[in-house]
Amino acid sequence: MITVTAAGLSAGRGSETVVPPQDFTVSSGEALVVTGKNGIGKSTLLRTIAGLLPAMGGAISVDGALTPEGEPAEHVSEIAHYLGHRHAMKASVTVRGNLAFWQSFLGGVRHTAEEALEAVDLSHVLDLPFGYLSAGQQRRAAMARLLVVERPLWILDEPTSALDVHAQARFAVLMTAHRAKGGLIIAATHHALGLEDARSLHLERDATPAFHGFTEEDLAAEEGWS
Ligand SMILES: Nc1ncnc2c1ncn2[C@@H]1O[C@H](COP(=O)(O)OP(=O)(O)OP(=O)(O)O)[C@@H](O)[C@H]1O
Repeated sequence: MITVTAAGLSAGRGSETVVPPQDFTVSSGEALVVTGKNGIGKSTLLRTIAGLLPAMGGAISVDGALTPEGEPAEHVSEIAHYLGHRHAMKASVTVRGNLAFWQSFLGGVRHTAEEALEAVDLSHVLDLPFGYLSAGQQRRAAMARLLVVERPLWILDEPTSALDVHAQARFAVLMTAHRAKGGLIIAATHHALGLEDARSLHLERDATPAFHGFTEEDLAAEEGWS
């Protein structure tokens, strides 16, 4: 059982604290959905969880996970995929070449680029430069990054932006399968992601943070998901 724990974790930019102290845990098979208005600090918090920004206070820790080298993981960054607003793929390099880079950079258990692109319904673009893809195709190719290397924690910042309804549903299936294998998901979103039984962390300005605020079901009702 892997558990990621935030204890009084606050996040910010430069010297300014944007997100006040947060406490939450996410364990194997669970998902945490971070919601809140534009500019409230969802991306800032996710980048801090991923280790891309220093915490302004408190700590984020991981228990029960192994690094790709088989050592006990001490940092979230050792066990996580981070999918941010930017795709982290080079425009002039083929999709296959980009995925090969991430396989060698991250290491660990790998799967073929062909299998990963099939899973996101994008097999036909494998040998095209990433920059030739449409916005939605680029997003799906970036999602294939989650599949070419196994990492237990997926940190996802608005993962379904630019995706059509079919691709959103397909990604929901991939997230469900990841959780069923014991994976963990922390996602920021303005839209329902199709995550069942997800817990919610709703960020608010100048207020006590409301863990278990909106649920995925509330978002689904707004969006017409069924
Ligand atoms: N690179 C940066 N440097 C300085 N400040 C930043 C940077 N990126 C974001 N901020 C500031 O941090 C605050 C939180 O931004 P953040 O992107 O985390 O919000 P968000 O909740 O993810 O917003 P959205 O829903 O619009 O994506 C904002 O006030 C923003 O101006």
